[in-house]
Amino acid sequence: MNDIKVAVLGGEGVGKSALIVRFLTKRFIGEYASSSECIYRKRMSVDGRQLNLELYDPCSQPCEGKSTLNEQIHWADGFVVVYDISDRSSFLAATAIVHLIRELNLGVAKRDSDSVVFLVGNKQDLCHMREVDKEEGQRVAADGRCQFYELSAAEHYQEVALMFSKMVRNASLGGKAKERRRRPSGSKSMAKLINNVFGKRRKSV
Ligand SMILES: Nc1nc2c(ncn2[C@@H]2O[C@H](COP(=O)(O)OP(=O)(O)OP(=O)(O)O)[C@@H](O)[C@H]2O)c(=O)[nH]1
Repeated sequence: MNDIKVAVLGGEGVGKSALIVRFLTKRFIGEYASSSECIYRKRMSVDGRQLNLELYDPCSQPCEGKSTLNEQIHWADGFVVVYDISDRSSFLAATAIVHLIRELNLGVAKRDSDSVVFLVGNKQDLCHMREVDKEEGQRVAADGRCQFYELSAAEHYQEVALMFSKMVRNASLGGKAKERRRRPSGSKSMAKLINNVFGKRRKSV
């Protein structure tokens, strides 16, 4: 399988775009403008194999042609489910998404599905405002058979890159051999990404 599709899911403002942009550009963009869901493409070499990575970044705002969570889950080979450690409601949302992924992927062999769902507690730099203990995240990850990470898109490039690289490797080994389904939305080029980064709309933190 040369095409790897990874969906980055989670509640509003948890840092999904920040994590993706950090991985793709090495930069932390504090305010990222995006008013529609999109797919970023990256060609990667993993264990000497060339892979085409597609990273899906949903949009939390209502927008035209918006795909449903079910469609996003059916589309992807791997999932990065993000919450903000300083926002308990985002943790509850992430927990519900993990459960839904598990429900919809019931038919997938356990060993294949174990390694392609990551639960990520983002904004670790805000630990002075922490509302979700690391142990709680670890517990939900263990229950949902996910790998667990706590990191900061703002401060940790290496950790973010390692996390995505590991996801791509696991998804490429998973052999899930899904029939290819309709994309949840249009794709976005690096040029569009750069445009979003520099033509940014102000968002409050
Ligand atoms: N302190 C801190 N802020 C972060 C971090 N990651 C993202 N943010 C901030 O959180 C806010 C939301 O980040 P986004 O990347 O837009 O989050 P999102 O999940 O893509 O947001 P929506 O698409 O609107 O749901 C922005 O103000 C970011 O600067 C982080 O690791 N630490």
